[in-house]
Amino acid sequence: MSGSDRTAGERTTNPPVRRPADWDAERLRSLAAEYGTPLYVLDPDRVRQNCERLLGAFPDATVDYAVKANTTRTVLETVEQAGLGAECASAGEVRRALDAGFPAERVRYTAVNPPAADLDAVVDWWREGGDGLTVTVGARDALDALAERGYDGRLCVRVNPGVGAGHHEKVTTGDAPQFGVPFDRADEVCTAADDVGEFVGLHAHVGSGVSGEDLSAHEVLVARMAMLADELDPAPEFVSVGGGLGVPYSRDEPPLDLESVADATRDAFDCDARLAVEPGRYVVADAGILLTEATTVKETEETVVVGVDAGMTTLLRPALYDAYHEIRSLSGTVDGDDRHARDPTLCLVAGPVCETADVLGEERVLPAPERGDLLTVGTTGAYGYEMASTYNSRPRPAVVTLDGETVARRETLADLTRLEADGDDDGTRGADTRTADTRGDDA
Ligand SMILES: Cc1ncc(COP(=O)(O)O)c(C=O)c1O
Ligand SMILES: N[C@@H](CCCC[NH3+])C(=O)O
Repeated sequence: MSGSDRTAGERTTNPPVRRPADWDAERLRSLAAEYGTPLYVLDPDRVRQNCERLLGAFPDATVDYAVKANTTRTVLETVEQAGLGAECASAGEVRRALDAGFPAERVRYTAVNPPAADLDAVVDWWREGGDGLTVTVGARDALDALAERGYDGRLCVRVNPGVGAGHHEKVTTGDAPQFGVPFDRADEVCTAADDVGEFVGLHAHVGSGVSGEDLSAHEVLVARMAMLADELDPAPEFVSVGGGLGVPYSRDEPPLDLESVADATRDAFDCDARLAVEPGRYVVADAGILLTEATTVKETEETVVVGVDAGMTTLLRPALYDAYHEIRSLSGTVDGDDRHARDPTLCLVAGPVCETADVLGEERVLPAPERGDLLTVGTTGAYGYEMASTYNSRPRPAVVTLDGETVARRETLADLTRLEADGDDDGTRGADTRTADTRGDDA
């Protein structure tokens, strides 16, 4: 069913959230045995269900996926087939979206302080047949830079809504000055956009990981943008009110009531333009789980330290935002199963990187840990693999689907030195957005 076949408020049958305990433990054990750890496991069916739930909750809106949450080809193809559009933060994301099959008409490039190479590439692709593509500018300069390149296509203007929200101050973007044109200059930049090309949309984004309990900033943003849309001439076709829908990371957090959020959004959206939303996390977060093995177990005065083979280079969120991810043991239980019953033990779960920040979880109660235990780190489909790095020369992990198909192969030690000088300096000067790099076929 496509979004437009639904009526507002129609309930979908998908469970509102997949908890870490809902994953099939046997299946995860066998994937870890086959592919090794650390390993991200992704369930495309869950991505599909999340897309369907969004389309059901926002039947009259355009729903775009914020590609940055997880750019793997498997996720992009699943989201494209579900009928969502793609909101892209860079030329690389635009390339990935086009390669995954998104028609240009469903691709929006949000140019935040855009590097020249990104604009060069996107304008080239637009000229080569992607004329349905929309570029969002958040500054007058970006508009001028597009005009200098001969761009006269669809333009959306990102406005700073003056209100922000999010799970952490580092992702509370709505009131940060680097995002969007100031509200009181929006009119002027929209007029300029219509001189350069075709002004089609307004955009604003409150921040990421907004809980259902505090939608006030989101509602203010929606109302402000609707008011602005009604005042503009020419009027925008659409207004994207951004992403930011939060998901529960701990057992205590309730799932977001998506229908209530949609109702609140519609109520505040009092204008003639088409509503657009662009969630990232909501689409993929609970469709992913991380598997890691305990490599060392050490008793200290304060706690039992469980050293694991995944760390801040595998999953950055705990180190960067103090983010909570549920950690479970698949090797022992604290009750129920006699074969694996072990004493509940207070643990610190730490990774293999030489930084105090390399902690995946503090004060976690696990069945008394043993070397070789398999642990899961929950709700890691969004901003997990995507933010992985090779710091400490740790190759990035593999990603597989629940069915055992490779989404991304494990990086090797040879991959780590692949880009270092070997007498051939092609690609060193300036930035390069060759598509071969995106597809990985120039290795
Ligand atoms: C412009 C924009 N749109 C959408 C998103 C998606 O946010 P989320 O993953 O919280 O839905 C982000 C990230 O916060 C963003 O910066
Ligand atoms: N990377 C952030 C979300 C930021 C979204 C980008 N605007 C997180 O893991 O929560």
